[in-house]
Amino acid sequence: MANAIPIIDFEQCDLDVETENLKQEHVAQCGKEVKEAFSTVGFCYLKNHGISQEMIDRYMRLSKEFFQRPEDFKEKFARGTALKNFFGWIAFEREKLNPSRPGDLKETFNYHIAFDPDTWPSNDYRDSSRELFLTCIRFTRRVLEVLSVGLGIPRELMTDAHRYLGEGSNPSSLRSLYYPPISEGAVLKPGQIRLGEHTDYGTITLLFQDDIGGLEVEIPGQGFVPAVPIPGTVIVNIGALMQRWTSDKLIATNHRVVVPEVEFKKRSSRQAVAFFIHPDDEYIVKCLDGFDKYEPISSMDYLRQRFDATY
Ligand SMILES: O=C(O)CCC(=O)C(=O)O
Ligand SMILES: [Fe+2]
Repeated sequence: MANAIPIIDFEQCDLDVETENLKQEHVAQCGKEVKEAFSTVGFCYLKNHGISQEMIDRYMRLSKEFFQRPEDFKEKFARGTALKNFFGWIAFEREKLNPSRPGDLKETFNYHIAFDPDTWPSNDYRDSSRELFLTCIRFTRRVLEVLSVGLGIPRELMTDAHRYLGEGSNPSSLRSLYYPPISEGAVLKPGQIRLGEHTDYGTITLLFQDDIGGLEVEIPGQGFVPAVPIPGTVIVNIGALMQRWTSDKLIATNHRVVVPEVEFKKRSSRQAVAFFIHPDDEYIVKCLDGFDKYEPISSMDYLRQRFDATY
């Protein structure tokens, strides 16, 4: 089926348009389209977003250089397991996003600009991580503003809840994902896939993927459908806390990454970059419609609950 996941043209609201120059009618139009996508599918592609493709490509290239280093080098950058541990490497098969499956066939590298260490795998990787993180923050603000208008709530409500993006009191962070090639003789464990089924925890996620494919999204009534790579787009999806905030009006859809059937894709590595967005730690997420279908909860407590259930 063609385009089960909507592709929305964001040009009139892209990053090159300064906030003060945004036209109300354009924000309203983009807002309407993203709200529709997020309430039916929970995912959309945004094209003409204004984030430099070169910046994304450079970050992916430098990430890949790291992932291809020997284990003992990567081990020096291993991430701790505490809740507020935002920096570093997580090894192959270490995480299972769906706990009923074997370990995911992936490695990741995580980053938060407020917890920037002295030692990096390379200075270029550091600079590129910083640059992309800051750009993702700007784009996040734009998406939240447009979405607020789409939802018919005050335009600043959601950006105010994410006021401290990039500071220590907001846990939004960047993750580089690397899915190594699956070699011909490799024996996978039963049920093992590149990334198990899950919903994201936070409010929204920005996702950039390379051209290999394998991401699938579980659309209500349609089962898992491929989110095929579309060059020049960013995928935006709803997380569980946004679903709660909107009393289930916007939906956090299950998604996963499967092993491609096409031989050469299986033998290729795959890369993706996710920017996971959460409100500020102390922000109280209370159902926007005022009916308290779910109890108010702070962003931090919600994250802690989900974290404890996973680790
Ligand atoms: O690799 C991908 O395309 C998806 C990554 C993802 O869903 C996640 O890290 O939460
Ligand atoms: Fe995800």
